[in-house]
Amino acid sequence: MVVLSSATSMRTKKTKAVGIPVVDLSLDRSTVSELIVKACEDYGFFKVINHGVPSGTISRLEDAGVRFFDKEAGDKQRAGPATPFGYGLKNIGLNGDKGELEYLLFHTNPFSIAERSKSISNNPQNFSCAANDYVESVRELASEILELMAEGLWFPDKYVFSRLITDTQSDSVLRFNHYPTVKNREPCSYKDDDHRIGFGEHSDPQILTILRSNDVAGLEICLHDGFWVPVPPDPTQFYVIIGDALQVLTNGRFTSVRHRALANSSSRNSRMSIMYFAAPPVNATIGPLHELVSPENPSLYKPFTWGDYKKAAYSLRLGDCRLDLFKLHPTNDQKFPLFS
Ligand SMILES: C=C1C[C@]23C[C@@]1(O)CC[C@H]2[C@@]12CC[C@H](O)[C@@](C)(C(=O)O1)[C@H]2[C@@H]3C(=O)O
Ligand SMILES: O=C(O)CCC(=O)C(=O)O
Ligand SMILES: [Fe+2]
Repeated sequence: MVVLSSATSMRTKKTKAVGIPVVDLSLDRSTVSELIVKACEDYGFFKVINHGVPSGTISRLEDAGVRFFDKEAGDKQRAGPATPFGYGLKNIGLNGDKGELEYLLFHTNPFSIAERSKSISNNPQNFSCAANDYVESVRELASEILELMAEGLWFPDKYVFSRLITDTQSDSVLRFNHYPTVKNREPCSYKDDDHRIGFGEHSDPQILTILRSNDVAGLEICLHDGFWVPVPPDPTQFYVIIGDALQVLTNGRFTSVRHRALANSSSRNSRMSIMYFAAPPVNATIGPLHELVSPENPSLYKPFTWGDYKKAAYSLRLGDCRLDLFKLHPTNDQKFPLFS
């Protein structure tokens, strides 16, 4: 099954119809694992339905997010500035990236969530309960998807990816993005020719991202041929985004999809998205798995720890191609020198 959408080329501004893959997790296991592998190879992105995350778990966290962003500016600032965790307004990361949004970023460790909740909610226990329940459910969903991927790739160890994110030391993070509504003639400095940039073009550094939004559009993914495809919002389902670390683990067989969020919305409502970024522990080694390396497919990346990768990511701008730093066979058009 696919969701039909119309893609636009950045260069020629031409459009074409594209089907974003939809994976029904209630189908038989071997069909699901095949569909997932195909979607990861073709798009690095897909939608999952029949995902098993209880609707109450989703709505409790959604309501908590709405209550926070509805607060007065001064109250929200008490949870900021984001360094990188906390409340951020218009600044993304620490290197000058800007966007038409406000956000909350958390480490998913329950102690960090409990601590942050104090400056976020008048009822911190309620907030941390909602966040912990959500994290637990989407972590389960993410591990199930990673196990299906390993099965689809015929790996003897189906936990080879999932154990990285279920480890108690996992460095996974949770993010809420809120893109305010835009009145037509309102000036905006974060703009290219056609778009107000909510969250600029980038790939996610982690293993994979589980994204959910309310019913306001904005997310777009970039296809291998450079066409941008709008992703129809669906509050009851999740989108899965392949991250850089999974691109390396699969030796480039899966690619981390570049994506962005536009704040052009003509909708009367503002977009709110919630992302779970599934990451390994800081000291875990990330490198191409030997099953995917052969004389015909030599290793494309040198191994690194997740800590090294995060350090590189945080020293660069949002849109930079961080993986180039770890390539074993750099091409001439490469933007950065190799780390020594
Ligand atoms: C500009 C930046 C923000 C970011 C860290 C970085 O230096 C480059 C990667 C960015 C990103 C994108 C995906 C996630 O939203 C995020 C939390 C992540 O892990 O990498 C953000 C970082 C951030 O906002 O701190
Ligand atoms: O808000 C969205 O829809 C996407 C945001 C995103 O890509 C991110 O936070 O990494
Ligand atoms: Fe992202």
